Amino acid sequence: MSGTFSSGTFSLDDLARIVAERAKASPDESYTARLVADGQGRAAKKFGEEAVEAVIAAVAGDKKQLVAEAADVLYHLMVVLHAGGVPLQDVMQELARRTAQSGLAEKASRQK
Ligand SMILES: N=c1c2ncn([C@@H]3O[C@H](COP(=O)(O)OP(=O)(O)OP(=O)(O)O)[C@@H](O)[C@H]3O)c2ncn1[C@@H]1O[C@H](COP(=O)(O)O)[C@@H](O)[C@H]1O
Repeated sequence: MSGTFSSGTFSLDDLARIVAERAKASPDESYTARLVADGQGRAAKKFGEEAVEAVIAAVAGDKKQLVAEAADVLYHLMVVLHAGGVPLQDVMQELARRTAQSGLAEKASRQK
């Protein structure tokens, strides 16, 4: 199993590693393995459902619920990335590349 992490040091890298490890387990003993076995469509649908639940919590101003739903969103995103063969590192690289420009400047460059 994945073991216990302290909340102060737990990172998305840790979560991605846990997902990759648990995806290899039996679907009878792992929710992650079950989602991966069911295919990318099911994992992506769960990700979408959790995102909508996070939106509802955010709009309601329910911080505690938003924390729980955001955790569900990040976990299911890690499963979708794993099932799609996309390393988290590729997403972080894309985010790092975007730090060179503000979001508004990027938006303006597309509207010329
Ligand atoms: N972070 C999570 C995590 N967050 C949410 N979930 C599961 O995601 C599901 C959320 O779906 P819902 O709320 O819709 O509940 P549900 O109706 O039971 O879901 P479905 O039957 O529709 O799939 C629940 O079953 C949660 O337990 C998670 N399952 C696993 N992890 C991590 O993955 C690790 C390995 O888990 P296993 O793969 O199960 O060993 C865990 O130790 C955690 O670190």
